[in-house]
Amino acid sequence: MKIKVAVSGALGNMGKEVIRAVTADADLELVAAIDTNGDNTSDIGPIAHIGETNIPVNNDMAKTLREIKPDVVVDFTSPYTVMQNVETIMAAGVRPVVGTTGITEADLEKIKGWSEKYGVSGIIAPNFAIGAVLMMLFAAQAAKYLPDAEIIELHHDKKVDAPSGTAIKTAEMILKSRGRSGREAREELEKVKGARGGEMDGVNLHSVRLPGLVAHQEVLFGGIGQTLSIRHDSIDRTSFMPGVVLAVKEVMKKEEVIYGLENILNL
Ligand SMILES: NC(=O)C1=CN([C@@H]2O[C@H](COP(=O)(O)OP(=O)(O)OC[C@H]3O[C@@H](n4cnc5c(N)ncnc54)[C@H](OP(=O)(O)O)[C@@H]3O)[C@@H](O)[C@H]2O)C=CC1
Ligand SMILES: O=C(O)C1=N[C@H](C(=O)O)C[C@H](O)C1
Repeated sequence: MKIKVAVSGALGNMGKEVIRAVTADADLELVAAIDTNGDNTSDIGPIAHIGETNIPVNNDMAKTLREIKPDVVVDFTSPYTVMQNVETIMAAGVRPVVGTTGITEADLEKIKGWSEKYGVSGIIAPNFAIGAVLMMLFAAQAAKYLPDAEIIELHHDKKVDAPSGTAIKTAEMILKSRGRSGREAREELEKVKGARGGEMDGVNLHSVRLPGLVAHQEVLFGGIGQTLSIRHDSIDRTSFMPGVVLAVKEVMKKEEVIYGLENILNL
């Protein structure tokens, strides 16, 4: 039996890529495409450049889930609406695989509550690229020995949220592993507001937005007489697809909510 997959945010950059990845995988079956800009008629196939599928882009998620009953919904939509989507998906008894950013630790607790209430599992990952997951793990390891770190993330100019979900998760992982809090208090003269970026307990975060970029991040560590840079570049959105496909397959075997791709990889 193939896993029946619906894609939410189907008309977006990631949604179209997921449509292609799902239809290309022998174990998965694309059963629905959902997007707020859907007209309930146009076939997603030609839009995603895969020929006819006879699957329209629907704009009402709850109705689509009631009628189609997928096993999994992959959501790449908007940080503004992701929590509403996750509740709708779980309330319909469907498993969410969520790449959309903006999910906080408090949100995660809410999602775990819905998971128990509705009896469905879910996977949430701020970054589905294996290289980015390794960058975060290496950064957490380095922070044990080099606790002074700053993060520079660089993305395409259409990205709405800053810092990126990946940067926030990297900072959280660094903070957890470095074994001391804050930074030595020191007065700084910031001559242009924001020049030192945002800050999470002494880890500064800097966001660059430019056309031509896809998704990139550098984690910089400083020690006595030395620096260490750990960098990852997604040069194409196909970089996220093996992780998304793996999550769709793994969520079917789970009973709980999993946060982070590293928790389903055999590392
Ligand atoms: N975890 C990961 O590995 C990755 C995560 N992302 C994240 O995924 C998200 C989407 O990125 P991207 O594809 O570039 O964004 P896009 O803006 O290209 O696509 C999002 C699509 O979802 C639509 N949409 C917005 N709200 C809803 C909703 N409530 N229900 C259904 N559809 C909706 C948007 O419509 P409209 O334009 O009208 O808003 C748009 O068509 C972002 O949060 C991004 O950070 C991106 C890449 C990798
Ligand atoms: O918006 C994007 O493009 C991306 N968003 C995610 C994030 O905010 O970390 C993942 C990746 O960086 C691409």
